[in-house]
Amino acid sequence: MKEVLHFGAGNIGRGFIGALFSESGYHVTFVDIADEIIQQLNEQKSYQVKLATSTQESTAISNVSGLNNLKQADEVVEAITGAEFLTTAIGPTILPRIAPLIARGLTKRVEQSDAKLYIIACENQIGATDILKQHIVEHLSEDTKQKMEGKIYFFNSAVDRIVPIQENKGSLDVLVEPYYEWVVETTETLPSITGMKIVAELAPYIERKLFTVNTGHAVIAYLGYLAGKSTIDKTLADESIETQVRQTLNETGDYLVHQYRLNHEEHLAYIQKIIERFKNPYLHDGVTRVARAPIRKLGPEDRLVRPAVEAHKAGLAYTNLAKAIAAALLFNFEEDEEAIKLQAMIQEKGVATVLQEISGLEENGEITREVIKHYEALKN
Ligand SMILES: NC(=O)C1=CN([C@@H]2O[C@H](COP(=O)(O)OP(=O)(O)OC[C@H]3O[C@@H](n4cnc5c(N)ncnc54)[C@H](O)[C@@H]3O)[C@@H](O)[C@H]2O)C=CC1
Ligand SMILES: O=P(O)(O)OC[C@H]1O[C@](O)(CO)[C@@H](O)[C@@H]1O
Repeated sequence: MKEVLHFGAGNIGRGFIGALFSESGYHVTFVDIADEIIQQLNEQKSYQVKLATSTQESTAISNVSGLNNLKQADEVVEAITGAEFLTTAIGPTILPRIAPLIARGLTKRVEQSDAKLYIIACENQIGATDILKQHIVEHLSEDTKQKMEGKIYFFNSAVDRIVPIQENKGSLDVLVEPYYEWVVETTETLPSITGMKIVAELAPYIERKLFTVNTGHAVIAYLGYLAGKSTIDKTLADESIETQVRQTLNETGDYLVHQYRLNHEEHLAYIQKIIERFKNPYLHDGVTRVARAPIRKLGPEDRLVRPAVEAHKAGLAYTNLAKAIAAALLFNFEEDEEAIKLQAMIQEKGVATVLQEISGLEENGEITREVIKHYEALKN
């Protein structure tokens, strides 16, 4: 049986990418540091993916097992030598931590096999696989790098499926929204994987997704948090917030239409479809999950700052994006490490310096001034 090694047995790992490979006839070995999940995968060898609908249709996902990369590094290396795909869904900031082990696996693999291995990071981050590759390459000899030519491939991808934090502690089953899209950038001919869409140029896909799904979600989450709401659907029930989301997505939409020559009407229909997905009442998707890691989300290439910068450069409106950035700066959820760090930074240095440090925005630039205007208004 063909093998895929997937790093991150969490929501997207089990509920999306691992499930698609299993449905495509692969054995999926999940790699994770969460011992309980790994043990359960090895005992049960299957789990259910349930759709967030009124009837909760479910699919059994079988041919799965697990390895703990902290305790079973040698087994992970061995598994890399025999896999056809290596995928990740662990969070962009974790990629450097798994790179040394993947490098060990690749070093061994190219000595004993000419078979092709496709590596795809499935994270909410532009160029996530390129980032992973850079970290892996730091741990490779020149000889291994040469031997990888024509055998080891790295493809960027965009992943879109809302998988909330699961409310079934102790179970491997995963509740997911029915919709999904997985787009992989390559001109190679790949083995056929259910649900994997191949494109020659990913930029329009990942930017359209990141600056619509993730920007919209972030606006709801940060405004919802400030309004004391618990979930995304409950926040969107507030008409003023729904209006704010639409206005923000019109700004990112104007940039996307301008940049990628998208059809304006079709893009408006895409925005509408995304907003309907956010309203799913069966997901119970918490605002603090979607708002998580605000420093990452305020990064220069991420869902709020990049579209604002690009809109500014193109002479387009960005005031609603500036408001979303301001709301993110006010996310002071005490169970989120990055939120705590962000608040401490703001207290110590002030908003303008923080925006320069984490978002790459000029301290006295127009965008920063616009953000500060909204920040002061929201704070009061
Ligand atoms: N949940 C969602 O709806 C979506 C998430 N994404 C992206 O997918 C990625 C994963 O997100 P989720 O599945 O929601 O997160 P998650 O927290 O459910 O899963 C992450 C998994 O990675 C594991 N992990 C952490 N550090 C590790 C390490 N050093 N080695 C091995 N495993 C490690 C964790 O134990 C956890 O099981 C993120 O980049 C996220 O932005 C993308 C689209 C949708
Ligand atoms: O997973 P991240 O990057 O922390 O952000 C949460 C976002 O990602 C998703 O999990 C899926 O795209 C969305 O639910 C949300 O927009």
